[in-house]
Order: sequence, then C-alpha cells, then structure tokens
Amino acid sequence: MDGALKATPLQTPPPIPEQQVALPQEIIVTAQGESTTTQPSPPEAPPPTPAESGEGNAESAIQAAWVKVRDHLRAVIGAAEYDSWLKRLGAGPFVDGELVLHLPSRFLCDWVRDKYGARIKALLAQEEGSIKRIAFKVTPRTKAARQAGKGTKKVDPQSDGAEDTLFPEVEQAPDLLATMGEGAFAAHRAGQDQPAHGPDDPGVMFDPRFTFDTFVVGRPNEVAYACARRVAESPATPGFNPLFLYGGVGLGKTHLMHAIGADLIERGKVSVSYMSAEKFMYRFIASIRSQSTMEFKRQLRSVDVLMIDDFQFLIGKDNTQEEFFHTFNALIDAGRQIVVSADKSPSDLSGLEDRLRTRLGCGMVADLHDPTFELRLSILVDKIKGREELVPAAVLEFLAHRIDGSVRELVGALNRLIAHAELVGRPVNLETAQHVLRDLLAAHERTTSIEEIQRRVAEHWNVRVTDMISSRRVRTVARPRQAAMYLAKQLTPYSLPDIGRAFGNRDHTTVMHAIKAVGTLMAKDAEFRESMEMLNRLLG
Ligand SMILES: Nc1ncnc2c1ncn2[C@@H]1O[C@H](COP(=O)(O)OP(=O)(O)OP(=O)(O)O)[C@@H](O)[C@H]1O
Repeated sequence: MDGALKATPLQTPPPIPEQQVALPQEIIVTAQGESTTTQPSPPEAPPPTPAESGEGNAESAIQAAWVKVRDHLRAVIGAAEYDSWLKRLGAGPFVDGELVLHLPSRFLCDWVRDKYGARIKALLAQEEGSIKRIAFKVTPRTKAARQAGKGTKKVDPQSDGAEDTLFPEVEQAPDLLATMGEGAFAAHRAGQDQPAHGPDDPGVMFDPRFTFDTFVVGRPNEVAYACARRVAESPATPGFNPLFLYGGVGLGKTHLMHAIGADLIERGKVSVSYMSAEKFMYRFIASIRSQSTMEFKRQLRSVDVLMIDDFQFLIGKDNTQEEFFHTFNALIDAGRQIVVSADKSPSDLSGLEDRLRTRLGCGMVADLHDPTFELRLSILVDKIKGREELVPAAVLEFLAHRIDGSVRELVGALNRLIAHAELVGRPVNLETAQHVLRDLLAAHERTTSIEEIQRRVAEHWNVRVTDMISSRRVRTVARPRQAAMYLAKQLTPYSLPDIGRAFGNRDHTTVMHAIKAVGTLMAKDAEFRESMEMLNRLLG
C-alpha cells in the first residue's frame, strides 16, 4: 500500500463454530492493580551447590569465577536480557574439570546452552583455568518455589514446564524435533532471540528498552507510532482493530508492539498476550500433542489484547492459519484488540488465505517506511545520549549517511563503536569508525546502476534521459553521454560492451573513446572536472 495509513470500517466476521484445537500463550500478563493474582513469583534460587557454597579452596575459586562471570554477563548483555535467560542459571558441582550449570527447564537449558554456552565457557576458562568443560543440566524447581509461584495469572514460557499448567508443552520441545523436523525446530529456536520477557516479573514482560519514550518518531514511522499509541490508550476502538503494522526488517515493528504491551499493562486492568507467529505455531502444535488444546484455546481467547509478531511466518502453514483465523474471529467478536505485525501489507502477503487477508486488513493498516537520513541521525543522537564523548557528531552523521535501511543495523553499528571506544579508552574518529565497521560498510556500499548514472548526468547538464541512448551527435548531448559512460566505467562493475549496450547499443570502442575524451577534458577544463567530481561523489 502506498499511503502509510488505511482505514476501513470494521467488518464483523460471521460467527465461527468452536474448533477442537486451542492455543497457548507466549506472554500473558494481567495488570489488575487490585488483584493479588499478578504478583510476581519470588526470584528463583538455584539449589545450593558445592561450587556456590564455597566449600574448600578449589570450590571457592570456582565460585569466585562463577560470580565474576555472572556479573560480567549481566554487564555485557544488560539486565533485561540477563534476567530473562540467565537469572536462574546455577553452577555446580565441579568434577574433573567439568562444571555443571543447571537451569529449571529443558527449554531454558537448551536455549541458554545454544545461545550463551560458548561465551560462558570461554569466560569461565579465562577466570579459572581448572574449568575445562561445562555441562548443562535440568534441575526442576523446588516444590516451595512452585507453591510460591501459584496463583499468578501470567504465563511464562521459561518457567518450569513440568507443572506449570499453562506451559506443559515447553518441556516437550525436544519431542517437537520429531514433529517439526530439525530445520524448523532450529528456526523456531532462532526465533526465540526476541527481546527479553522476564519470567517472574510482570514489569519486564515487555522489553523495558522498547517503549514509546525510546521510539524516535519521524516522517517514515509517525503514522505507525500514532496508531500504536492510540491502541495502547483505548484498545478495540472501531477502525483500529485489528491494527496491522508492517515494514521491512529492523524498522521498529517489534519495538512498537512491546511499547503497546508495556503501556497497556501500566494503565492496568487488561490482559495482554504477545508472541511471534512462529511461537504461535509451535505452541499450537505442542498443544495438539499434549491434548490440552481446549485449555489453551480458553486461555488465548480470554485475553483483552492479542499481539502476533512476524505474521509472515504463517505463510504456507495452513493449519496454523486456520487456527489463528478462528481465534481472530472469537476475539474480535468479543470486542478484544488484535495487533499483528508483518514484513508486508495484508494485500501483499501472498500465500495467506483470502478470508484471513481481508480480516487482517479490515481495521487499521500502517506501515513503517525505511528511515530517512534525518530519522537515522535522530535515532543515533538519541541512542548516544549521555555518552556523547565516545562517538562525536561527525561520526554519527557518517553512520547515518552510510548505513541506510534497517535501524537494527544502524544501532548495532553504533554499539560496536561505543564498545570499541570503551575498550581502547578513547573516542572513535572517522578513521577508526571506518576501520571498525569495514565489513558493514562494505555491505552497504552502494551499487550504482547505469540508469541512475544516466538520470543524474542528464539532470546535471539539463538534457533528456532519452538522449543518453539516442543517436544525436550534437556536442550538448554527446558530451554528457560520454561523461555518463565514463562514470559507468568508474562506478559499476559492467564491461565496456555492457556499457555500450546500455547507451543505445553502441560499440565498446565508442565507450573506450568516450572514456579517453572525458579524461582529456577533465585535465584541461576545471569546471568540467568539478562537475565530474561532484557527480562521482553523488553517485558513489
Ligand atoms: N524509531 C526507532 N526509534 C528507536 N529505536 C528504533 C526505532 N526503530 C527501530 N529501532 C530499534 O531497532 C531495532 C530493531 O527494531 P525491531 O526489532 O522493532 O524491528 P522489526 O521491524 O520488528 O524487525 P524484524 O522485521 O526483524 O522483526 C530495535 O533495537 C529497536 O529498538
């Protein structure tokens, strides 16, 4: 869709008979200030272990190393991510050079091992040479901890699976390997690399970094932002339900969804469920396997706001789409809010069932465009706040110029520069920035097309673009054409015959002649040379 905003009247879908399959939630938080049901469970204490209890010198050394590594990880990955994944990681026993690390669920164990295992091992070995290997083990939560956790209404994919009635399927993740196939399972797990959702603290269910306050607004995203705010302020307002956010990779869709969730929870009195489409499918399959679909269905349909991220994942997953379709209808019929994000608009999501496509597009559809230079710079200025001395303004501008497209990449580049400055203890300058980010910058090197060169050159000398390929020989046309051929040779990987073809099927010797003539003229004519240099900068 071209316009950023599309509003069509809300259609009421026809009543749909109940399906036999229900869905679990990924995150469901109930913010009921007056209720005690949402009180967080007390923090998990890993079972005491020799390594942690500090018995004996060797054990003290292991314990000291472990404490240091935990602190280091927390500092490096940030409190939110740490609390989500590593808070309940315990260490010990330590036998024959192997330190056992334990976590309360299989799911969490697999995840932490895959995502952080290598780093933890390297850090531990660095701190304490006697640690040669690490092993991950599942240590179920203590009964006391389970009791303490009872009565909470939120659902947590990372909590102990065995007796958490809302998430038994999490423990069955390995079984899913058989059902989903290794590739899909790996992809499923890769998809877990989502912003942190704190397991026991509703305050961190949504990534605290992704709020409306930290979202920098500019022309490319102002409509999506306004819609998101509107939904957070008054969910299920006709015309805004469902809210469909779409845009390219790393442009802030997830950020806005988390902002909506956190804002809703802060306002209280709503239950919010957020999950990626991939997890939706994973939970769906798991619920079928565990024969607990009715309960999951009930749970999912009892929320006030359902948010599904990266909806494009459901393309080609017909059964999951079907299930979502019924959930969608049930929630909309009941006056609940739905928010969906995807990389394309509903009309461009080919592979979606038509009835689902039309429903997804029947509320508010808002897109996030690629950020402009100004927005990119504003985001960088915002992110560097408080640490301006590390990355000077000229470097920020350089980044904003060179790294277009994904905000994720832009912010990642800035973080790399900050880390570098902190490591070497001095601010980065343009030269170091270019060196540190050389891989990223190379990937963003613009590949100029011959058409673009022809257009710019024609614009500059005020001739028609068609003259670039015409057979006219008057100097006012021939000279710009030769200049464009020269630039095409400089700025594109095309061969002389390729370039000749792009200029009205000319012979490669004509291109050679043009390049020579332009070189000679640049040496003689300062004004012409300046024009060429300017065009070169503009296009390159
Ligand atoms: N306007 C913005 N202001 C501040 N930060 C932003 C903005 N847009 C994106 N970001 C940041 O860029 C990163 C990527 O954003 P996010 O994960 O929300 O993108 P996405 O559109 O969901 O990407 P994907 O398509 O990969 O799911 C996040 O760190 C987010 O905070």
